[in-house]
Amino acid sequence: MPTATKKTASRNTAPGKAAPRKRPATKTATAPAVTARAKQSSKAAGPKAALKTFDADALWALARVGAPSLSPDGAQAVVPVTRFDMEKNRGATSLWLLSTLGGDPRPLTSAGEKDGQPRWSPQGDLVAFIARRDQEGDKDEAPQLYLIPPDGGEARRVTRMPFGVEAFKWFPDGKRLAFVSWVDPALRGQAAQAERRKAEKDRKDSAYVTEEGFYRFWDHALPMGRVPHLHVVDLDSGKVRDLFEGTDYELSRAEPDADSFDISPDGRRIVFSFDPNTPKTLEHRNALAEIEVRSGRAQVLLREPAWDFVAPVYSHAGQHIAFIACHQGLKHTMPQQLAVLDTHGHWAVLSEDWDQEVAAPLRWDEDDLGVLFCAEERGRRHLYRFDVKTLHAFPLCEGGHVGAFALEAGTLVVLHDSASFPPRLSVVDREGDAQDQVLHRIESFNDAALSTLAFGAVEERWYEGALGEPVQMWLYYPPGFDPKKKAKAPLMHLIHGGPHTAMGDSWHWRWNHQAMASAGYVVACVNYHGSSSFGNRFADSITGRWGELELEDVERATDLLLQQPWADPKRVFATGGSYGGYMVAWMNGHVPAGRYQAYVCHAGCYDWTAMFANDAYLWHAKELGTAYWKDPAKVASQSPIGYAQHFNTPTLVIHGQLDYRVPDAQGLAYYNTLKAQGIAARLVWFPDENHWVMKPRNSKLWYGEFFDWLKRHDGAGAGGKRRRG
Ligand SMILES: CSCC[C@H](NC=O)C(=O)N[C@@H](C)C(=O)N[C@@H](CO)C(=O)O
Repeated sequence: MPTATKKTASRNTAPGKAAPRKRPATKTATAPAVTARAKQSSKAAGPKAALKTFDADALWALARVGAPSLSPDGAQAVVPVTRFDMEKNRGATSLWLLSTLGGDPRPLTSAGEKDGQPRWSPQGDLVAFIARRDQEGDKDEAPQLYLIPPDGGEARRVTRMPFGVEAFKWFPDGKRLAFVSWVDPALRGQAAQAERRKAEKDRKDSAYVTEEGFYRFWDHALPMGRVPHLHVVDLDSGKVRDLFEGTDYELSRAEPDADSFDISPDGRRIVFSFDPNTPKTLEHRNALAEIEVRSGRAQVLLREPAWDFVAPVYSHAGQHIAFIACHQGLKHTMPQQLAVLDTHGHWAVLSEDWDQEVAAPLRWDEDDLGVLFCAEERGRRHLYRFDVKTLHAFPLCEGGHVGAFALEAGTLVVLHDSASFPPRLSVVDREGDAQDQVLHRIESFNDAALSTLAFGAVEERWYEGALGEPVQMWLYYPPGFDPKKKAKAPLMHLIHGGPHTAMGDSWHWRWNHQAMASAGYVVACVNYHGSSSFGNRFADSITGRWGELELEDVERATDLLLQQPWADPKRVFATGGSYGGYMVAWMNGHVPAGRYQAYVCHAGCYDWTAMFANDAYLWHAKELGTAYWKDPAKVASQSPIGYAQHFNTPTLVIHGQLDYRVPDAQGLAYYNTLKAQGIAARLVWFPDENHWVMKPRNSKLWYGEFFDWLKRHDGAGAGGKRRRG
């Protein structure tokens, strides 16, 4: 059992010290030993076949494997697999069954449908999933819950929720499901919700009217007057109960998922994370509550105004709840930590001395003595087991990048990727040390395609950055790159967003490093000051002085790379998205003309005052160190718009109209400013994309525009000159 001592907000002490863990190798991107248990036909290219260039078409032709769910005996995994059709400009997700012991994969649902979030029943007799289907003329207007036996047959619809289903979990008895649906909290019963749905549909006006502080998220307006409630459906009768009906409880309005609640092992209680404040904002700190399923009685388990509590999960014995705690009242950049609550209401942060961020979901190990989760470490993401007695974090699977995992009956499956391969599924051999870890592949959906493509080398480098501190950079080389060749290579910075994220040895479906390197660029990804995965001090170091240290880190990397004999000083570029777009706009106002031949600014933040129109507007002030009405000069001094008179470099500006995180007015203002000053600029504006470009044809166009722009400015002349558009 974990040691859980009484916790107070003022004294943040854990019951012990986290033991130091072994460091992974850091010089080059290394892969664990891999064996193949998959028995798919792998039509690998013959040894003499010429490898093809990895471009946007090749990227979109790859299968996208999603998070696995394991059968209770651990023998099979069910996974969603999405394939896109560039011609038709759309994707289709179907479910596949994979043996964890070796064997052929089997399609469980047929392609053409969007079948997602599969979860195996605790008894192993059914797989539940969420889909929007048209079955024999009965068409879902919103996604619903479906059941299918793993040995095949027709999928059966189990809900007809007027406003659809977002996420779900099985009750241990396998007879009920708990799920999330957005409902009008003032109404009672499903019939009333259905009426409300009809009224919404029949509405002739279109205005969004609100007094809420949190009313839009990412790319959509939150439903007017509806909130996410937890429901239970009985599979035999189809009867649905809204567990929050008549209460003020609701789940997070920011895309509530299955990590926001958990069902106790005896099926009697559900713990959930909720925002206790009114009105809601994206920046509020969540509390934990528990509801008794039969009576519907709920009580707050844990609420501390200075802390944010999310992602609760019961131990197998039901005596403890592991959750993620973040001491935001102390500092807004505080890491997410592992915490445990016991039945007496005592709680403790267990990972306090571990300078890494714990990511949801959490999963108790089978002995209830450890908790499994993923966490970033220096540009990589590993799966850890955190021992709740010794407070030691042990890596079970080192990335690359571990994106998801599932554990049943001693079988541990990971969804993992690296800079050189997209997400794939493997069984982790838990015997021995992670250093010598052995992974057994259980599918090979992309192996045939990958074997025909040329990929370049990936290198991790460290150098002295701002403040004289070590900074990590990843270099992605073009396929066949030979540093000794006479021909010089162009250099391209690909600057990550956040700012508190990191780039590293991972696959990226939108900004694919390999696709960029395949176009001939040496791609540099600097994990500048402020990046996640290097400890809290590093992440927090840029607070109140955005732009400053990050620029120095990027510039020092450029200096270093330009010293390489292969680097072409006439073909140096910087590109970035989101906060990375902010960085290239910042560079345009701070770096002398001619240093970089061109920039690409995707969804870049340009003006932190106008950014108050975004969906996370309360977050900026914490990062910038002030609000614009308190200290306008300080906010302006951290905004590229404040340096517009110094802009000098040709820029491709890309933005999506559905981007509520960085509203498109940011990109348009930047583009207009460049144009007004006669600086070469081009605008690519998508009316139907959000912060990211998600549609195959738009993505292909994006890559085309991106490379065309760099080519047009690749040094054959005006380096150093201000270019007229
Ligand atoms: C994880 S760091 C903070 C995320 C931040 N939250 C609120 O605004 C954010 O969304 N920042 C964007 C400006 C951004 O840079 N987003 C990046 C990475 O999260 C992106 O690629 O979308």
